[in-house]
Amino acid sequence: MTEHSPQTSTRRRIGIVGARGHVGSELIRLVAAHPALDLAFVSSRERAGQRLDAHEPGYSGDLVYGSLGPQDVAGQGVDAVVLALPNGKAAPFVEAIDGMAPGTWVVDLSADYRFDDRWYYGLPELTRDRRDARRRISNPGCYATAMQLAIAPLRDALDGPVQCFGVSGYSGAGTTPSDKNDPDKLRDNLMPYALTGHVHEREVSRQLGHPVEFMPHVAPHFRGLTITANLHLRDPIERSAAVARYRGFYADEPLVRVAEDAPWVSAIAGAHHVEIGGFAVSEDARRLVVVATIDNLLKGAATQALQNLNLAFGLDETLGIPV
Ligand SMILES: NC(=O)C1=CN([C@@H]2O[C@H](COP(=O)(O)OP(=O)(O)OC[C@H]3O[C@@H](n4cnc5c(N)ncnc54)[C@H](OP(=O)(O)O)[C@@H]3O)[C@@H](O)[C@H]2O)C=CC1
Ligand SMILES: CC(=O)N[C@@H](CCC(=O)OP(=O)(O)O)C(=O)O
Repeated sequence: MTEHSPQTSTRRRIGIVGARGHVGSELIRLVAAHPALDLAFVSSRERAGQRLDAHEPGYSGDLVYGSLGPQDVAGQGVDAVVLALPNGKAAPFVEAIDGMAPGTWVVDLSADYRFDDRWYYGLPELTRDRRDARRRISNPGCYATAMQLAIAPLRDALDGPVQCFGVSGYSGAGTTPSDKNDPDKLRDNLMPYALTGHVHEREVSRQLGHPVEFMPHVAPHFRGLTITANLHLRDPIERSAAVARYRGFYADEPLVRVAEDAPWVSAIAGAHHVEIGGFAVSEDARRLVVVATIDNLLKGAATQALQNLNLAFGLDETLGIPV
């Protein structure tokens, strides 16, 4: 892509709220290196007044973090606002933007609008065909992205609920101190939590229109998560047919890779794609186990937000994403 190509000739201005957080930080790096996007503002209460380049080596401009409230954010005149705030904090920002700048695109990283049909649910590989005039984009959860991509190719062949065992690095728990991001409590440990009713269980079940039972855990590593999905099938399937089905389903998807072997979570940190593999078949061939790994901060959050921004602006979906 050259500097003067039609795609990049109109530069778009992006503001990020929650810019100190794990996801905000990843998105800053991606936007800073993007050929058609400019960072217009970054907001963090804790870092207000500090230069962005002091915290983000990938950024070389003069931006300084601000502490912007909802009205300030809505008044910035940007093309898109990305909300990278903890769950439950988006509404005042969305209300201010709806009132003052309704034409501004909003990408919300939290779970706050994932069950709201006024918002487009942006998991491009599965939902890009459902895009329409809505300028409100709800970015899927990290585990929820991996689970949906691991199940979707066999969605129509399922018999009964799917069980998913998940293990995440502790960056998934954000920066607000809790047991789930406490290195002492996590040392040599695997911490189960929300073993029924996790928001991503509801999110995936709703999106796939099929019950999914999800059992999450958090582990001592920083980033990357793995899902082991147990799929009960109506009809027997051969391993080679299962692999072929997944390969066909994702043949044109640069951010989904299908492999024969079960992927390891240690290999996905820093990568922008989801890796799906394993394909173990039971003796009666009516149970298939697949494993999916994803970097929770990238394809599980920031990379997916960038796919959604690219689509919103009519750019190539993977522009600015190293694939
Ligand atoms: N971590 C992950 O793997 C994933 C996270 N997500 C979602 O993305 C969002 C961000 O996650 P993550 O980066 O991990 O979170 P962090 O806890 O790392 O960062 C949250 C950011 O929001 C700011 N913030 C917190 N409360 C408020 C508030 N009331 N008003 C304004 N700013 C506030 C924080 O503080 P300050 O203002 O001081 O900078 C910080 O900048 C969450 O909704 C999370 O669920 C989605 C997928 C994966
Ligand atoms: C390890 C850990 O705690 N992970 C987070 C998931 C992060 C994420 O995707 O969260 P949202 O759905 O809130 O956006 C959790 O289970 O809540």
